[in-house]
Amino acid sequence: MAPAAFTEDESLSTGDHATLPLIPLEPLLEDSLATRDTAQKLLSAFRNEGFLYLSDYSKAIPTGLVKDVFAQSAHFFDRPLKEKEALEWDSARSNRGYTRQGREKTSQALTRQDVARVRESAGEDIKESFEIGRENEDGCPNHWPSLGDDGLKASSFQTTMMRFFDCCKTLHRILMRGLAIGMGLDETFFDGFVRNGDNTLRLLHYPEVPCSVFKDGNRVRAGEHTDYGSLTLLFQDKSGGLQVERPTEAGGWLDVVPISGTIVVNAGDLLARWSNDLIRSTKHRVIEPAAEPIADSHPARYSVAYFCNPDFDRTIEALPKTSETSQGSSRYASVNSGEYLVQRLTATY
Ligand SMILES: O=C(O)CCC(=O)C(=O)O
Ligand SMILES: [Fe+2]
Repeated sequence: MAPAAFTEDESLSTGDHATLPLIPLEPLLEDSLATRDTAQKLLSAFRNEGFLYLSDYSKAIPTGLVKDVFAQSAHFFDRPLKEKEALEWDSARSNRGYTRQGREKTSQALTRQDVARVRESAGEDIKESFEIGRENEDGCPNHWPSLGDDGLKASSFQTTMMRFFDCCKTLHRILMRGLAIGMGLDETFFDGFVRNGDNTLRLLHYPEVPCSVFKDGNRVRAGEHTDYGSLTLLFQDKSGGLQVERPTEAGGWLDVVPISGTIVVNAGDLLARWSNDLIRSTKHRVIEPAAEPIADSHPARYSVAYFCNPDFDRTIEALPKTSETSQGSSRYASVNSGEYLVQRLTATY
């Protein structure tokens, strides 16, 4: 089996596809003349679209490492179901391990009953996933795969994933600094919220699927949903199929076409809440790709999502400058970051 291809191997070519703002990372890495302007563009993108393409991300995450993550991911999902199920995702609190097709239904629903209703009408998502959290969290070990002769060397799997985890954690901090500058806050404002890295690295595999499956009009690879945390960093292969809700009154969906040399970044519900809805957490989904099928099937798709959260021991209350009145009143009650996440995950699985 060929390892999944990641979209970085050509020079950046946006073609006609730059339907979401394209923001360079470089000016956010160190103070330069362009820093403030880029930070403002970052904030505008989170306010207007909730989604953006980030270019030169490789300054924070080496492209070779991303390629390794995709290759290891493909090897992992290629393993027999029984072996993967031995590493089963076990609880919302831990949020680590393997989730077989059909177990999770991404949707906008907030309770188990509502999620069950969506599952019934729209069918299960056609995907499987593997979640990895930070190491050394009390009572929440990662479920690492064992050594195999299938190309997946367990030790390098773990090393690769944790190196990638740490790079993404750093990128989260850099982007939150950019957001602070864009909002006119002290640039270190969010630093105390992103120290522990209570984030989740999710490997995703959407298996090859016959086109006929999509014919009834309801089936999707991942149902429409918003993400739960602060930011999501999304790495996708070349398959396509990711869509975001258009930010206009008319609604409809916009294709997030994979663009070489970029990753996709979006804001999640907790950041929207934290900002008193100044920032948008935009609905998205993964559907049948636009590309021509091969022999009446769509090939497998691989993606990697890194879900960033404020540290789980932090209280989230309206950010300065986002309160609705001069007395500082806010739309939402303050909430503990970890409890919020567990509540959202509990409804989904
Ligand atoms: O696979 C993708 O492109 C999107 C995945 C996603 O939105 C999610 O897992 O929350
Ligand atoms: Fe998502």
